[in-house]
Amino acid sequence: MTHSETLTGANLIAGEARAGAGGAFAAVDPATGKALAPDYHQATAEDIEEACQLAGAAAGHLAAMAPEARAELLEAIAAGLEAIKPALVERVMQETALPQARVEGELGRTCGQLRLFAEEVRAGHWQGVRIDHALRERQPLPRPDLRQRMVPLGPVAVFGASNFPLAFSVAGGDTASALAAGCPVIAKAHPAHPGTSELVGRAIVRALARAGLPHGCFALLHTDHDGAGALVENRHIKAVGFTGSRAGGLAIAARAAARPEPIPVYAEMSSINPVLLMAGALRERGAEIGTGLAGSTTMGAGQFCTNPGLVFAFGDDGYDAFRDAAVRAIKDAAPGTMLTGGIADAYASGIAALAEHPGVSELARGGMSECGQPAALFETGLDTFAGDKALQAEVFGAVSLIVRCESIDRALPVLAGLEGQLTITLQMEDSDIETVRPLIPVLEQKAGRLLVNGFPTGVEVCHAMVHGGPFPATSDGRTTSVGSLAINRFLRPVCYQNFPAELLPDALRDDNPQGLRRRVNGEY
Ligand SMILES: NC(=O)C1=CN([C@@H]2O[C@H](COP(=O)(O)OP(=O)(O)OC[C@H]3O[C@@H](n4cnc5c(N)ncnc54)[C@H](O)[C@@H]3O)[C@@H](O)[C@H]2O)C=CC1
Ligand SMILES: O=C(O)CCC(=O)C(=O)O
Repeated sequence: MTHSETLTGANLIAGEARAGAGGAFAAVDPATGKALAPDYHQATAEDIEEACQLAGAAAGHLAAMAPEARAELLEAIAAGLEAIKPALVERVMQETALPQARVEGELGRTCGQLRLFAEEVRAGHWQGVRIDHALRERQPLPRPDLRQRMVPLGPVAVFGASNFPLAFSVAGGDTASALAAGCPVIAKAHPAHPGTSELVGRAIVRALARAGLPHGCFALLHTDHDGAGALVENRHIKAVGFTGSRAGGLAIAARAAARPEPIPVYAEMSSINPVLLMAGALRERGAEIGTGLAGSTTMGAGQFCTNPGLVFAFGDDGYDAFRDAAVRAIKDAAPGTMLTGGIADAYASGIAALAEHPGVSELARGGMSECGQPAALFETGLDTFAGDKALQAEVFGAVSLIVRCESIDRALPVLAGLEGQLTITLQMEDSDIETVRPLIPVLEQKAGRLLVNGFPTGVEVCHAMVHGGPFPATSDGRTTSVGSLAINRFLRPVCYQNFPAELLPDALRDDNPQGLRRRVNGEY
């Protein structure tokens, strides 16, 4: 690492490194089990309060910034991350055991995401302008002049995810969309990658300083659960973005809901991403689907919330070819070094529970090593699956459970009883279209993204993406954490009634200086 990228182990508050007087901890290299220097010191209650107060004070400044300046800030953060690429990629690999190509790809995605939000801020559609001109002669009552636009919620607490140390962490999608909306961000670093978090956090601090923005626009905190709870409960925090476990997300949502002033929590938590193998697809492409499924299941040691953990197979014709191909690929899969010891232990107990389940058969297990977990494939029948809710629990890692189904009619109530999901995938041929048609209204109620003839891993960052879904996939299925629509999570509408022209925000002025597409008297 070059001198400027030497890690300090500090929190970032008020634009500077603050050593932190709380408990010490260190990152662990998952590939060796050895601690990585330096030690990190958790923020104290006073540190958290100071970061939140500064964020509260900076909120007005960020909200009032011209869209162009906010867009340039997002672009400067992306450029700042690219400028430290070698040191950043090296540290991510040490802290996560993720391979170089994946880390570099994730860095590209992170920077692309920041730039997408910069374009979004410039385009201005997020302001959602609606104008209803006054109808002064209307009978029996006149209508006043009414103008609506979206404004930022205020400071957002962002919890970085362990499985995406860049794209879902300190400068990830939640931070990009919150800053794009005009909200200061306090990032709670994931304890598995504090060094990565520090490097990224410092790049954000530098970009803010160059733009002459208040230090309170961003802070990075290392905290334990109590500190994280105090952050969520702080009166200056107005929303939370989270990616992680169901237990963690629910704990944070409960603390946010119990505040004197409850706030929204956008928590992405657990999903097993069902894949439906329709009869025509099994018959035509059984072996190909088996290999493809195993590739998606084992990618990145299965550490994706979009991992296909559950498969419903309809039809016998082609099933053996599907199963044999999947079994071969799973047996050949190299052991996966998981992100943390805790995640590896949770995976090991998850597959042990499946292996011991009396109604479940183990079809295949992949290679194992001292620090690498095996991929695994299991099979069960519809009645067993329907009779045991535990079989719907997310096992985070490279495992899939296949449920054999005799008929759509029998499976339909089981599909209707599934928990909410990020994705549901259909493997189908033209011959399956009429069978699939009545399923669509059921599947729409269950997931944020429905796919045909692909696999759910790999989320495109674009305008039409939905990375969300009904509980427990997320705590709020009305929105997405990936793609430009994510900005809406951190905005709320304000209506300006009978405002003098001199006081109207630019977006609402009659001369439309930002050139926005606006809904005026109901028409675009
Ligand atoms: N579905 C998904 O996208 C993901 C699921 N997971 C699941 O989570 C398990 C643990 O992985 P982690 O990434 O460590 O997730 P986690 O939910 O334990 O931690 C995520 C973040 O929330 C904080 N946190 C957790 N519980 C909290 C509480 N009660 N109060 C305040 N803060 C709290 C942690 O310190 C961390 O910063 C995995 O084994 C896996 O099952 C993990 C990553 C992604
Ligand atoms: O972006 C992806 O490919 C998967 C996202 C994911 O795994 C997550 O949100 O934790």
